[in-house]
Amino acid sequence: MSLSNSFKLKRISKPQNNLKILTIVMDGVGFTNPNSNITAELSKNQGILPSEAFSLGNAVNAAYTPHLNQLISSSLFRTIKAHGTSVGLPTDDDMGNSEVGHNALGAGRVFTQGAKLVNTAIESGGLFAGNAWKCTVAREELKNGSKALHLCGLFSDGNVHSHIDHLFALIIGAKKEGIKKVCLHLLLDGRDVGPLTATEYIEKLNQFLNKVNSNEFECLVASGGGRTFVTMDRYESDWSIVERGYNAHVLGDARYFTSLLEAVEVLRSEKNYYDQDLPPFVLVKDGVPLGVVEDNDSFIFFNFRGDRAIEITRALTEDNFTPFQRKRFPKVHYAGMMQYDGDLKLPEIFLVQPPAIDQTMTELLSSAGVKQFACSETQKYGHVTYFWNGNRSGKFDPSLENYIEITSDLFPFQERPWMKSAEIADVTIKQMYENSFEIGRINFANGDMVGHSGDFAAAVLSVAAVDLALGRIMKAAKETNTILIVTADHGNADEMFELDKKTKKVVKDKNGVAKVKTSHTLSPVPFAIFNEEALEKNIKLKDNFANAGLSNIAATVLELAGFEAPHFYDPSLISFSEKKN
Ligand SMILES: O=C(O)[C@H](O)COP(=O)(O)O
Ligand SMILES: [Mn+2]
Ligand SMILES: [Mn+2]
Repeated sequence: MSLSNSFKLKRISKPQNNLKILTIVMDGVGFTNPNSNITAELSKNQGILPSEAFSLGNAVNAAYTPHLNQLISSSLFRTIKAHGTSVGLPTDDDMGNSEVGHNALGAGRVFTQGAKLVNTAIESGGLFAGNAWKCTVAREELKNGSKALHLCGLFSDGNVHSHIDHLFALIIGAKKEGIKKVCLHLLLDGRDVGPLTATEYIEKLNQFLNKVNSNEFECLVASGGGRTFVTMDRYESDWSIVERGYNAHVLGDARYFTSLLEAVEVLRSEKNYYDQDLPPFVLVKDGVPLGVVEDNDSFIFFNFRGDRAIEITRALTEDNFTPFQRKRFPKVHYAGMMQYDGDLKLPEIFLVQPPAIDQTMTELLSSAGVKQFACSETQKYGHVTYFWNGNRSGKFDPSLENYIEITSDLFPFQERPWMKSAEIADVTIKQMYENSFEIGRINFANGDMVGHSGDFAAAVLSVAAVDLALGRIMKAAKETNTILIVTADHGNADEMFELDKKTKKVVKDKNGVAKVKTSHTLSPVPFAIFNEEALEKNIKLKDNFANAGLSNIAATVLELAGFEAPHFYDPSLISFSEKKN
């Protein structure tokens, strides 16, 4: 990708010998107020899994984490905000997520994010006035009923990848346009919302469809499946996920049902699955699929977030496509809710302009000739590259940016909660000893990926595995002149059960069983600086900075490395003073 060259980083102190700054993102490891009752109760139980700790559901506090505890007890520890408006989401009721978190970390300031941009485009009517809408929806073949419009995406109000209100707005817009047939291909969530909530959204949808459907306009559900098993793969972890979705949505090739509710209820009961894991299905009438995709149909993928939208977009638009065999490849008029990759221009046609994230830390460092390092396992690899660099998959200067991906397991992560934490630590420590970078960032996926499974015991192990890796990197930091910034992009493992908003007690069902939570949390995240002794100056955390968030980290990294932080970045979290001899 090209450098915009509009701003030049300035070094204000000469580079210290082999000084390195490494940011460690413990994905999904939120940190609740140590003075809250929950944590106080749990702290009595550190290192064990008594029923009380279990019943409170905080896998971060219940895990044995001596290294994280060491950081927490330092004067260079605080918590920072990672959710809601502090990361560009519509309201403070929106939990944080990897996209907005890593965007803020990499860009040093907050951009209004997809969720809000789509809301605005719908409210202003801009979405329905643009060229993308015209060439995808306002088409004669759709108006005369010879072709159909397909809407595919994540079916919930999680507001991480999509929102059901956006889907409803598109359907109403299509009806107003005078088109005749809309087919829905719905990916059940249970990951950004409660694990068994699909039926609530189905009820909402049915009420909505009862109102909008008429003799002139038909909107129906054609296919679907659980989002982790169907369509929404990311970073090319497992193309078979996308293939299953393609076969169901496009070809009508998956198990048949006669209604969405029947599909969900039967599939749930057969495997005891949460919604996110349900197999693909196709809805039929008299044994015939209701909405296969044909040449010249229109197809909108209505997720605004890109990571899990890119592969299905490629499958539906790429002529020379090799990841799996498409038995039939209809030529459709395709649009994304947004453009998902600014470097690849994917897709070419999109309904809402994505946030214009520019002058990221990587770009500024590359134009200043600084060597950088990024590493994670497949599941989060794009987080420290694509999201970090403002939703761009390329590099600014390949000779300066060393990106290493460790291939993730394909097992359910709750069965391997250590994931690739040891391998990420191995690679990172090697780079530290080789002084191969000046500024680096890595991501440990465990707290998040295992947190999403809803398995408390596995989540406790996942956080302990991250702590083990952290301890090894802390030791290497001491020996390699590396300063660590340890943080997280949002919470997840810190609340494995649903908590009552007022009492903060675990919500239980009528049998006294705690209600599992698979989604992210609203918790703040840890922020710690380790090995500040490597610096020639003293540092301390700024006082009176209650509202600090993830976007304040980039300026902190740059200042630690001896640069003047750009005036347009959010301020750093630290102040410097001379060392006394
Ligand atoms: O895509 C996912 O796995 C979840 O919707 C959000 O998790 P992430 O923001 O941590 O990737
Ligand atoms: Mn994350
Ligand atoms: Mn997550």
